[in-house]
Parts: sequence; structure tokens; C-alpha cells
Amino acid sequence: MILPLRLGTRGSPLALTQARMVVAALTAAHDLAPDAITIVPIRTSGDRIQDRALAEVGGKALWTKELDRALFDGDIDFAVHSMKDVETVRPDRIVIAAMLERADVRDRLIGAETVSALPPSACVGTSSPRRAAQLARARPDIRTVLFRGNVATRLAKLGAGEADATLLAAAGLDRLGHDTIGHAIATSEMLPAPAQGAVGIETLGDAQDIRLMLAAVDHRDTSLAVVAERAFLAELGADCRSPVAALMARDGTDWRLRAQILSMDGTLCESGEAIVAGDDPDAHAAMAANLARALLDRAPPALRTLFAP
Ligand SMILES: NCc1[nH]cc(CCC(=O)O)c1CC(=O)O
Repeated sequence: MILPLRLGTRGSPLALTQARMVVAALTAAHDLAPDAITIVPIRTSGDRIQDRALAEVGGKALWTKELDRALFDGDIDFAVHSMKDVETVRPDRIVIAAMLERADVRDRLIGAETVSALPPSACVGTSSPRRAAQLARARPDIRTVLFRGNVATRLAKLGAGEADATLLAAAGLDRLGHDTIGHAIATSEMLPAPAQGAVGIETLGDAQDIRLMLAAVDHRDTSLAVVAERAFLAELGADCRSPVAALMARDGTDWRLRAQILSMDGTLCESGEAIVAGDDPDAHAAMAANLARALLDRAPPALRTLFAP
């Protein structure tokens, strides 16, 4: 391998922090000098489009396309992503080679201690259809307004009074050092997005040396959980712009997947869970796909038709 290796990433403060976590993990695992890996920031379509809800933006791969291209062109050796933002269907030549240990999977509410403590008709800023739908379901009186931009931008909008409260992933807040901001919401109350809190590293399928190097920092339980959550999302034909929640976690000697699909306005909702034994990713994916089909079967037709499996 030719040093330094080049790690592609988005350029947001959170993405750069996650990239530094990847560099730290890899240099520690392989006893490399800190400068053996160079961080290469790359601007994606998702970063460029700031004025619209991403759910309204056509086209896929908003956060990945430019990084995929850099991999294909040989401009970088691997790329780091928030797994939450990675489409379930990836280009053939790209593999998810490793995931770092998952952080706190919960959402945090900033501006009130709990959802029920929000004032009547409160205004909550979010760009996430899942969070908006879950909020509307718990509190039909609440209005949501579009909050886009990176974590600092959203906190600044809240500070400027553009909303009474906002919801952000605990993982992102913690990584940026905002560990005392907001109040964590239990997953029983607000189930997180598939893959929330997980950082993944992708490379080209035929880059054997790189794949081996990355595999050394893979956190197996994180990968196992995220594979199942993404299989659930994939079976629905959904992506990170869909009102879908899923969380796979160990439960004694088994694994339990909890999942939820909603309509955008939160009026329609179907949730359920399934259990699988053992650590076989294929068995996990099959169980997750079964759960997705079961939820669709049970869902009222008006909800079912929102998903196109
Ligand atoms: N879609 C934006 C995004 N992608 C990943 C994270 C947080 C970090 C993570 O979940 O790993 C965030 C911000 C947020 O939801 O608050």
C-alpha cells in the first residue's frame, strides 16, 4: 500500500470528527504514524442543497455520490459515512468494509425536557420526516418547521428563536462535544432511524489489502445490528428520507429488531418486533425483511401504498 492512505469524507464538522475517529482507530490497530492517513474532505449534493427538504430533492445518493466517484477515480482509498445517510442499494463495486462501535442511538430533545412537556402548539425544527411523523403522532398539536444544515447551524436556528425545540441524534451531539445539550428520549418513546449512531467505512470491492486493513477495526455487533436495520429499510424500498424507524439490539442470547413505519403526518403507523438467535448476518437480514413484509401486510392500505417494496 502506498502511504499516506487517503480517507474521503464530507466536510461538515461532524463528518470531520468521525473521519478523525476512523484515522485514530486504524492507526492504533495497525501501529501506523498519525500522518499515515490523510483526510480528504469532499462536498456532496446533500451539503450543497440547503434550502429544501431533502425529501423533496429528486435523485438518490445525496451524501454518497461524490465520495463514490472519488473511490472509482482512485482519488481516495476509502470513505467514511454516517451509516444512517447511506442508501441501502450501493454501487456494485463498493463494499461496507467496517463499522466503528455504535454510539448512543437515541434522539435528544433540545428546548424541553420531554415531548409531553413541550408547550401547546409548540414549533419544533427538524428536517427528518421520521422525527416529524413520530412527533405528530405523540403530539398532534405540534407544528414542525424545516431545519436543515449541520448541527451547529440547527442549534443556532434554535437559539435565534426559529423554533421552540429541535431533535438531534445524541451520537452527533456527543461527538461534537455537546454532550450536556438536550434530553435523551427513550427508544420506547421515539425509535431511532435505521443505523443511527453508526459510522461506516467503504472501499472498492477489489481493494483486497484495504478491505483487510479496515476489517481489523470492524465492531461486529454494530455491523450485525446495522445490517438488519438496513435490510428492513431496503425491503420497504425506503431510504433516510422516509418515515421509518428500526433498532436491532442484543436481548439476552438473542437479537431483537424493533421497527416502525409511519405516514408523513403521523396519523398512520404500524410497529412491530422480531427476534433472531445467533450472529449470522444473512439470517438477520432475512428476519428484518420478514418483519418489513409483516408490517406492510398489517398496515392499513393507505399506509402500505406509501412504500413500494
Ligand atoms: N442526517 C444527518 C445526520 N446523519 C447522522 C447524524 C448523526 C450521527 C449519527 O446518527 O451517527 C445526523 C444528524 C442528526 O440526525 O442529528
